[in-house]
Amino acid sequence: MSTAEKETLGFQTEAKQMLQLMIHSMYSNKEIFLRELVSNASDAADKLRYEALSNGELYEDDADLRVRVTLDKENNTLSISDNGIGMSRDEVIANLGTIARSGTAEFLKNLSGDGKKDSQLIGQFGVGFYSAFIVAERVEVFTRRAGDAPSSATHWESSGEADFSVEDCEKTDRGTTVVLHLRADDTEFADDWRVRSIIKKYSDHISIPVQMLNTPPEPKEGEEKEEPTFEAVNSATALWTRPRSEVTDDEYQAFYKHVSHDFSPALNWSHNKVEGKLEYTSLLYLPGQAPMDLWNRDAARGLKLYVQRTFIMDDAEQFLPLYLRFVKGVIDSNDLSLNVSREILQQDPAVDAMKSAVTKRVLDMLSKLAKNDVDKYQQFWKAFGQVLKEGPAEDFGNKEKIAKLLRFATTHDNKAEQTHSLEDYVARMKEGQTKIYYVAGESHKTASSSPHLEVFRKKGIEVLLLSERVDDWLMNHLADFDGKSFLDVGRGELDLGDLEDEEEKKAQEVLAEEHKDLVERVNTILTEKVESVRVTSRLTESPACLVVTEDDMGAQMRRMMEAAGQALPPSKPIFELNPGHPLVVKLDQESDEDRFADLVAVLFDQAHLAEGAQLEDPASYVHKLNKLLLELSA
Ligand SMILES: Nc1ncnc2c1ncn2[C@@H]1O[C@H](COP(=O)(O)OP(=O)(O)OP(=O)(O)O)[C@@H](O)[C@H]1O
Repeated sequence: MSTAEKETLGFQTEAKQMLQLMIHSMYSNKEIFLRELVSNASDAADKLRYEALSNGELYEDDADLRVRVTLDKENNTLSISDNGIGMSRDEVIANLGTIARSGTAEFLKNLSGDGKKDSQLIGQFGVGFYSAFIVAERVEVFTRRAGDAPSSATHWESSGEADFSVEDCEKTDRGTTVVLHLRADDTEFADDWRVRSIIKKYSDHISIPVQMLNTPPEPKEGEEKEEPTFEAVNSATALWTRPRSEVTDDEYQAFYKHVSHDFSPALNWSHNKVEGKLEYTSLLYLPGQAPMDLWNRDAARGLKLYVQRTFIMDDAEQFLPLYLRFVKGVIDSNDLSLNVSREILQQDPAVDAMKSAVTKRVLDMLSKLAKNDVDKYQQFWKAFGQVLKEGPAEDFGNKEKIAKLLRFATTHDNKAEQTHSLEDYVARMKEGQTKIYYVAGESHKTASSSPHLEVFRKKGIEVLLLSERVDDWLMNHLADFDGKSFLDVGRGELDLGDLEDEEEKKAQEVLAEEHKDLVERVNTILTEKVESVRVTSRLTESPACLVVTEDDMGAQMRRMMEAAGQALPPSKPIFELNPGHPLVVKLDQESDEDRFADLVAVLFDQAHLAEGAQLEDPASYVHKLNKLLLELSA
């Protein structure tokens, strides 16, 4: 088949779903289609400028890049034309027939069918080209790739249902024109005043002119009528090159939407021009919500890189550490070469210097937000806290700074929300307390009901409640804060330092001595399964608990590694008994060795259950427990 023939192709399933969704959930915010299409046109101009660095002929004697919006009230159309890079026929099919973004299927699964909620979600995903169908019943695209012959342009057309058509066409000027045939309800978008105000609102920051035809004054008598000419509607200076004091919050937010494709507003931003040894401008944004693909390590991240205002690449990840991958924005360098590639970026020491400066800026921005706007910071923490927790392991140099930004759930209020800073914790420490205590569990519920907390509750000592997978990892790398080391209360000997007085220590020794025989008997039964057995003062309500030995990895870390398919040698815990508990007293008095063994096995299994662990042999536990219950009632 010759490509000149018209072909009709079906949209990829995901694209079809996205189109339907767009049409049915964006009715309350229709005007954003213009922002999306102007944004694409401006990206196309950026790409041309970049490719033309190595091939000036691509300009075809037309180097004044611009976007033109024209209206035709009679035919009810709105057209957006750019003289950017354009698309070949294959590119048209790939770009305007499918959605190649990672996480698309995942995204579509999350939809509820409730228009309002779904429109929020689409916003998070990025609406893009298909938003044209919010206001258009039919869309045509005429496009020619820069450098291709005028005869090999492409005409794409669709009514946004199941399919689209493509055919070859003639196009003298390079670039893309998108023609929207407006729906009967949406004729307002053929109105000059309305469209101008939308461009001002959303696209003022676009760095190339967005032009519309002006209306020449009525000719005086005897004068000829002037022809309308194109004039810029936006201010057409790259926003980040303007002084901070001259950019309004609305303009910053509009630009954020352009760089991030996020629908909801940014939480905060930091805009800096750096002069001196290195010269660059950075504009960094904190998003208000996590993107769909935050946990996909291959997902796009990084900043938009410009060199002397020429667009170089999207997603330049070399300027940010991984734990700040949520940051969006722009970096414009005066020092890098226009020919810079990803490979060169990886080796350039100037890039490292910029990376550490940008990292510092982001951490400062977060500190300020935490101090000045607790609610917003909490919103940030909810969305990105788990990512920031990777920081101390990745960026040792900024460990202190990151530690101050962390938020935890604690026994102070037992709430699951992570709202307490380490500084808060330290301020509330008891006299004589030198450690920061924490307990880790599979969930907040398991952590907060851990038997290890009993003595701490009794003494009124606060403990951090950790329940996220990354927490063990975090604690291993944090080591200390403000000169106080972290201590896992489920590991090793109970160490209360000066929080325990001499009398208590003595009483503890006496107890150990008194229960030597019991400990020995229990040890004989569990010898294969435990490292050791001992009596403890850390329990007040539970009869027994498990403790990880000093050099073993935590239970959470173990579960994480096992989930990742790592084979680990079995770990043997220490089994601790509460000598004051009636069950343990009873155990001590038990002379029937079989029943003694059953009771020990039940206590041992219960200690596992209290940690949220799975039993190796649940049936045996149930069997033994039932037997004991029957004996009790006999
Ligand atoms: N005016 C244009 N000129 C050249 N290529 C374009 C133009 N408009 C769209 N494209 C191409 O089509 C692709 C898809 O556009 P679309 O707007 O749907 O997604 P996007 O811009 O990649 O991301 P987002 O959905 O977040 O806006 C673009 O990546 C680009 O390659």
